[in-house]
Amino acid sequence: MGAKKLHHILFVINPISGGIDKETVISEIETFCAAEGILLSFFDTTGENDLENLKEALRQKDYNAVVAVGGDGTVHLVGNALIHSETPMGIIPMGSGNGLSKDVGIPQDLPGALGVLVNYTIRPIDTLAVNNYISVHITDLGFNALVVKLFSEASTRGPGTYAFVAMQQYLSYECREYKIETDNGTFSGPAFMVTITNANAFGSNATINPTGIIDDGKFEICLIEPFPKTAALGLLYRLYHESIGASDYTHIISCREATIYNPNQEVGHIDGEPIDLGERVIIKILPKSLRLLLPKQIPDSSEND
Ligand SMILES: Nc1ncnc2c1ncn2[C@@H]1O[C@H](COP(=O)(O)OP(=O)(O)OP(=O)(O)O)[C@@H](O)[C@H]1O
Repeated sequence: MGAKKLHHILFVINPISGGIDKETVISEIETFCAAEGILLSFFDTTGENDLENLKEALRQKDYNAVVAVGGDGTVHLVGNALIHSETPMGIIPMGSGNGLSKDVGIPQDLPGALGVLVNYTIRPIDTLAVNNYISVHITDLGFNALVVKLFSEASTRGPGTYAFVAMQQYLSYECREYKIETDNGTFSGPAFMVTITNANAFGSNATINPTGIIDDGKFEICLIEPFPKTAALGLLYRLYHESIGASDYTHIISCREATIYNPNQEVGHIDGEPIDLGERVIIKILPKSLRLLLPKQIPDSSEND
């Protein structure tokens, strides 16, 4: 049986994401929707009060789907607006990294991503409550979060800038102390980075959580412990060959809830947005709390409308 038609879609456009001009993208979306007989509306992000404004727009009108046209920050915004609702989220990847869309198999090209809107399956995924925030993909404390923060303040974007900032910080980075309590184990000691996710990989394709399943009711805390400089290349190799879990310097805890004590108030990020998470970070899984529009051929436990 075919998927039920999405009659009216709201496209949330981030005009600056990925450094991509959205004019052509918008006109391709318009052409596609006209050809498919889909009514469309747009919501442009401004970078100010976007979540409140988007929630208000969703209160004003019912849409069959809301599609994030941007990077992970835009996906985070739309995901937060739709959490626990019946309305599914689509993604047209237009950021620098596009982590969640890659993790769930959404085509990275515009025609492919648009095609999902007419040939879809709906898969409810787990998300995470992190203190007062919702994380739809990856939250970090430590080295990577520091790089994300400095990258967000840099005057240029793109993978080159990210790599440059990472290399600069790596040479002087001092691991911080953490204490972690979960329903499935504890950890205490220094760590280079602490990644909290139920997905698999960063937008850079570095697989930090190779065995994570996005809808199994659990999330993972992936720790990279202090390592000698001579081990750095090996760790990098493992990140890009889905074998980080086998490293002597990693520790992965799979759990449903956790408290991370972060006495140095090391910087964090949620879905690529730098954030101060304070000295105590409380994390809980929110099972099947966000419905995603995915390409129909992916075999999973999904449902068709
Ligand atoms: N009109 C705007 N002007 C300036 N900043 C904006 C505007 N709209 C959204 N933003 C900011 O854009 C950021 C989100 O960008 P997004 O993550 O989608 O793209 P990206 O950073 O290029 O991609 P990725 O996260 O995949 O690397 C948020 O910090 C948000 O506040």
